[in-house]
Amino acid sequence: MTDVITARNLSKRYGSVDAVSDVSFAVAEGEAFCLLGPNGAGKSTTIRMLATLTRPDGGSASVAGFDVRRQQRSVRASIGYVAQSAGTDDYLTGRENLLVQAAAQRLSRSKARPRVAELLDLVGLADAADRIVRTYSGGMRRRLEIAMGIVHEPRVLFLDEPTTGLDPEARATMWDEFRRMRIEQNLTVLLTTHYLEEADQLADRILIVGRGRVVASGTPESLKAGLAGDSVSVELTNGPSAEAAVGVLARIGLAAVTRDGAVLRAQVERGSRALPAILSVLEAAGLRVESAAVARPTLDDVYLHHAGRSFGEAVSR
Ligand SMILES: Nc1ncnc2c1ncn2[C@@H]1O[C@H](COP(=O)(O)OP(=O)(O)OP(=O)(O)O)[C@@H](O)[C@H]1O
Repeated sequence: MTDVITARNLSKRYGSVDAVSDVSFAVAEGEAFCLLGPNGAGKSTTIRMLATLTRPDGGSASVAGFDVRRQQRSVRASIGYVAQSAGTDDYLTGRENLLVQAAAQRLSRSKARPRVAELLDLVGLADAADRIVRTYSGGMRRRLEIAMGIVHEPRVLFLDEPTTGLDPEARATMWDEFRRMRIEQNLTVLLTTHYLEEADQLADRILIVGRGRVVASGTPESLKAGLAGDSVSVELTNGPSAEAAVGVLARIGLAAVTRDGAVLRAQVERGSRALPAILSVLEAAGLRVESAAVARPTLDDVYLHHAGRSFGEAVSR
């Protein structure tokens, strides 16, 4: 399979901040590839370098066979780029916004009308097509922005945090539209997100980034399978006692215990076997447990394992 996007040792520095350091990856034709990481991880900077909007300080990259430094115009003609806050005209209808975008992309009028109708259908906005955008919900706006990004039938679509700020229902609708769009438009997609669930749902492969560097990469399944055993979490009735609990658990051989407020988490070989022992040792130490759970590892555990802190901690940093 041909690679449509390649990045080799991409780097970008802002003052003393290494926004992106030595990031390398390749995305195959038709793949949905996700850059997953907390705020400030370097996701937007990476996508902006690939979209020719920011010049790399080091490394190289190509998109659709064109070099992002030397063939910017050809790269731009091959991509759709939907930024975190892409622009729609609030006082035009959805259809009019798309027609304006089609004109900007130099589509002839005879091609623009049917293409716009097709896109409105594709992103589930056919019924709202002739309402002004000011009356749209956040999710409808975002879907319109995505339709605007692909009006010229690009080979590659860059989506920077497509569902940030949307409520869970709108996010789920967006995921459905996204899947349909990929299949119908045969797109290669590079998306960024800080939602673990979104990466899990949408991506064929994931690159986990933190502080500008690659933390781990693989399919969602392989990343999770890379962590043997189960994830056990225990919530204590009061937060400060969690610190003491880490020491207590060390005594029964649980070394890599992490703490997030009153919640402790650990990777164990068999959750069902480890949990009773964990509960009894905590009880013996006078620490009261509010709730406990055993689960298969999630992408959060993958992040924790590789980055040494929980995704939640990193996002709210
Ligand atoms: N134009 C800029 N000038 C100075 N620093 C910048 C600039 N753009 C990004 N940075 C810094 O580079 C780092 C990476 O930022 P970037 O926006 O790429 O991260 P991100 O993973 O996309 O985060 P978010 O999810 O918040 O958008 C951050 O520390 C940020 O403050």
